[in-house]
Amino acid sequence: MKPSSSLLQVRGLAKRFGGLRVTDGFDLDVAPGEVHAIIGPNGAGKTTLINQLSGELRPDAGSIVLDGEDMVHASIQRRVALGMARSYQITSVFPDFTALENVMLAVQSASGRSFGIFKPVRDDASLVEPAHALLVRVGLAPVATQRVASMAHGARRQLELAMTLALKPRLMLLDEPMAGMSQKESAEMVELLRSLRGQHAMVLVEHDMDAVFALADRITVLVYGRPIASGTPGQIRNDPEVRRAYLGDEEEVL
Ligand SMILES: Nc1ncnc2c1ncn2[C@@H]1O[C@H](COP(=O)(O)OP(=O)(O)OP(=O)(O)O)[C@@H](O)[C@H]1O
Repeated sequence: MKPSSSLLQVRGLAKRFGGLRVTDGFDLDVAPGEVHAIIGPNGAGKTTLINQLSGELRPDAGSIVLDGEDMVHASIQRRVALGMARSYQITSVFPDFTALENVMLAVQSASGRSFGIFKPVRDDASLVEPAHALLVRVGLAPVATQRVASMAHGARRQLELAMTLALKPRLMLLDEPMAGMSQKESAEMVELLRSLRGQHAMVLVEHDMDAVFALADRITVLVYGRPIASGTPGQIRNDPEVRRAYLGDEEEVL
């Protein structure tokens, strides 16, 4: 097991939906700045796991500790305040606002002020600079004044990341950040996440194995809610049980 230097420690996490054990004795350690990927077949329980980490679902048993603080009983807002943020979803972005305005809203919400849909943020100069810096960071400065509705899918996902970074997370929860992306968009997102490596720890759920193996410091393989293996990409690639249970036994798979 990882030492107590872990930023995130999960122990014995369990969740059932009726008779189905979707999380079944799950342990996880994520060090500061580490990219930890969770992979597994469809229905293995990856999203359910992220939902429990983010606070959208309450586990039936087990502990989630972030930097010594119990998270199981913390609200979503408290988790965000302590540095654990799930990536914004496209559904929480305002399509009629520009990219810059959306990030300004996220900066405003991170500063503790209310998420200002009633008070227009457009005139708040103190939000412009940090929001613009975040757009630069994710490579969206050229489209800062473009309405989100007219942005490509990949650019929207970069925008979500900029909005998540506005929360200054120590740990980001990323649920399929490459989903629906073209190969080019996916490669750009990998580069972007790579540039954030070491600065923010990440729990990354992703089906794109090229992205996972390019990004992850460690990988945990989930099957029927249980971790069957955890290790470096090299260890996972060569783990016979992983190949049997998930990746198939073909040499080319990884
Ligand atoms: N709210 C729910 N009520 C009942 N069953 C659920 C609920 N949410 C998920 N499940 C079931 O739990 C299992 C795990 O689902 P989950 O979405 O966590 O898997 P996943 O690994 O993220 O899958 P995928 O890779 O397809 O996204 C599935 O069998 C799913 O049908």
